Amino acid sequence: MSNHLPPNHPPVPQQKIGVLLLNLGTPDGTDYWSVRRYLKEFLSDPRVIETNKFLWWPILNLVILSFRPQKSGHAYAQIWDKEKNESPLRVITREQTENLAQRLAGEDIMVEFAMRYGNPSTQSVLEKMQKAGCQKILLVPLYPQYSATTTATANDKAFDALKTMRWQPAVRTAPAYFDSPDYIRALGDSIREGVAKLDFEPDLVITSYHGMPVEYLQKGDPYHCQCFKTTRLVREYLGWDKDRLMVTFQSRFGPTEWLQPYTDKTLEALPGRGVKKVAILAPAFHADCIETLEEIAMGGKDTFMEAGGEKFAYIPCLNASPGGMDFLESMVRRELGGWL
Ligand SMILES: C=CC1=C(C)c2cc3[nH]c(cc4nc(cc5[nH]c(cc1n2)c(C)c5CCC(=O)O)C(CCC(=O)O)=C4C)c(C)c3C=C
Ligand SMILES: [Fe+2]
Ligand SMILES: [Fe+2]
Repeated sequence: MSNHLPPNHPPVPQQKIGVLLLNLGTPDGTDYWSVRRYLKEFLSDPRVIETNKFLWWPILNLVILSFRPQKSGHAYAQIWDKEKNESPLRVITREQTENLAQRLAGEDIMVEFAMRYGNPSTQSVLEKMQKAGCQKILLVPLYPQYSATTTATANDKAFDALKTMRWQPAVRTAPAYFDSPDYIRALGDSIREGVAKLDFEPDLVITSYHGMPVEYLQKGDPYHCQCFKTTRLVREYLGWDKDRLMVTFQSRFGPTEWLQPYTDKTLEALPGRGVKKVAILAPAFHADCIETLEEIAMGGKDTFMEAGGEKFAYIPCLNASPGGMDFLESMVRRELGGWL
């Protein structure tokens, strides 16, 4: 194309396909201002907090942002990757991106990641990809179960960026993969291997999903049903009895009712019912983060042991494990069908 360009013609990059992995986001540091900046952006998103904005503004700015950044900053400090000086969520999302890029090398595909809140921002990465010649981009929200609070807002943010572009790439969005057989296989294998590595036989394995207000389910968010379906399919894949795998919901925020049963209340009650050895995993997360490493692996363990539990183990998310990456590669190749 370039040998026909008239003088002063802007450069035209070589055409490529782009794959953009989208995750939630995380603070840049554990200090008050870094966490505050992140929480402010996150909790100002009307897809996440549906409370009337005039009521929510003083609650967020005068109450939550005065206290929560310090509390959350302390929690982030306990799980921070000190070597890379970065939050685990970003370290792992980058590893997934680099691993996927290697797997797709030779196909002229640019693989990047971006965050809905914080850095690298969705706008900046999409601009970089567009300038590099990506005229077809697959958006991959890294949430197995669809929710308006995660998947939809990640896509919204990407569409906001596209609105600002003169030469807008064609985009596709990858669907949620809660019931995809290759995802169920990767998750089931990670549970089987995670349990086999333990020095005890768990009485119960808990699949603890991130919670959300019950009101969002009542308004039509399919997340609740998709969580239950993931657990049912994985139990069928493993060939386990119904009472060996349980669903709970974690990370409750604010005073309203959230999806139940709550993970913390369940962990508190189980030893009293004779369930003293548990393994737990968090299938709503494709990468480990504060909600899994601090809230469940640390806080959940304390809750369970203090209530009389004897053995507790946390099984990590798929992260950049070979099984997790095999799934991600096959899903991306499938969603790129017709473009490659
Ligand atoms: C306030 C309401 C929240 C809803 C609804 C919600 C849904 C939701 N979130 C995830 C995944 C993640 N959440 C993470 C952190 C996090 N979540 C909330 C609140 C809601 N989430 C807060 C306030 C925070 C910040 C941490 C804190 O202060 O406690 C993260 C981890 C980010 C990290 O930096 O490690 C993820 C991932 C899902 C899947 C979900 C949907 C149902
Ligand atoms: Fe969350
Ligand atoms: Fe449901």
